[in-house]
Amino acid sequence: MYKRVLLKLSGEVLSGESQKGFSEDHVEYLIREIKAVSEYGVKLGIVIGAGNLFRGRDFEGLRPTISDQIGMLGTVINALYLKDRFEHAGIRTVVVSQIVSLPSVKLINYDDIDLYFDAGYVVIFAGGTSNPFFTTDTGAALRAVEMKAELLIKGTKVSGIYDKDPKVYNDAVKYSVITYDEAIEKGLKIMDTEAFSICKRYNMKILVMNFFENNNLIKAIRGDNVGTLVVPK
Ligand SMILES: Nc1ncnc2c1ncn2[C@@H]1O[C@H](COP(=O)(O)OP(=O)(O)O)[C@@H](O)[C@H]1O
Ligand SMILES: O=c1ccn([C@@H]2O[C@H](COP(=O)(O)OP(=O)(O)O)[C@@H](O)[C@H]2O)c(=O)[nH]1
Repeated sequence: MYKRVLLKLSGEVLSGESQKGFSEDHVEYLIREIKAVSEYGVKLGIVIGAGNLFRGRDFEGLRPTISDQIGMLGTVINALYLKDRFEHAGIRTVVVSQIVSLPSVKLINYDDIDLYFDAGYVVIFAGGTSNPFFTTDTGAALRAVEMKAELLIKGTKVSGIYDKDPKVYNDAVKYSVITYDEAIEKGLKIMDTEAFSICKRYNMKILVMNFFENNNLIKAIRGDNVGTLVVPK
């Protein structure tokens, strides 16, 4: 069983695929999955995307430096939304970020992260990498290394990493295990090359799995390969 895990969730986990905003059904499902693992005493960090609100590329005509900042702010909105929903469900939660100063957001401080985990808090890292031109997948790779996670789980809407995009090609074949080098060389678009590279450099194991399959998260944390594992060799 993994004891220290960073979970990356796309914003669409909150809205449903290709939808915007927040879907009550999806949010309730997410809360159930997170509650089950937090009751196991797992030290859980979460990086949330903002695809349900804003992606930089949604804003035609805006400079990416600006539209990406709007996207990053979207991750803060999602993080605060989740904090309150989690706490209503009895999951103690802290939101940390480097990009905003707000009363309910704490500045990331490495020393404090262990204190939050030891006190039983789920830690939501908001703001991606804090830089335009990146994505929350890369943010997740950085935060996973920073929090000394044993595993980075990418919870998404496909069941793992395939040889080509399974939403486009019916005959796509899923990998059970793949190395960082293979994922980068084959240009598999499930995560950015930057995210794979950071994980490779720091030996951060990745599991890509379907977040919408009941109990997948708890199974993953118990050590089951419920999707595709990305490993050094
Ligand atoms: N080789 C691949 N294996 C699996 N999924 C892939 C691959 N190439 C592209 N994809 C696509 O990557 C997407 C993963 O998206 P995700 O990062 O969760 O959300 P977003 O689309 O919001 O960035 C899936 O919807 C899938 O269709
Ligand atoms: O380090 C980061 C992370 C995110 N973003 C912006 O925030 C948006 C939302 O993040 P992402 O697309 O990764 O969300 P997801 O697809 O996971 O919901 C991106 O489109 C970017 O515009 C950014 O500029 N830098």
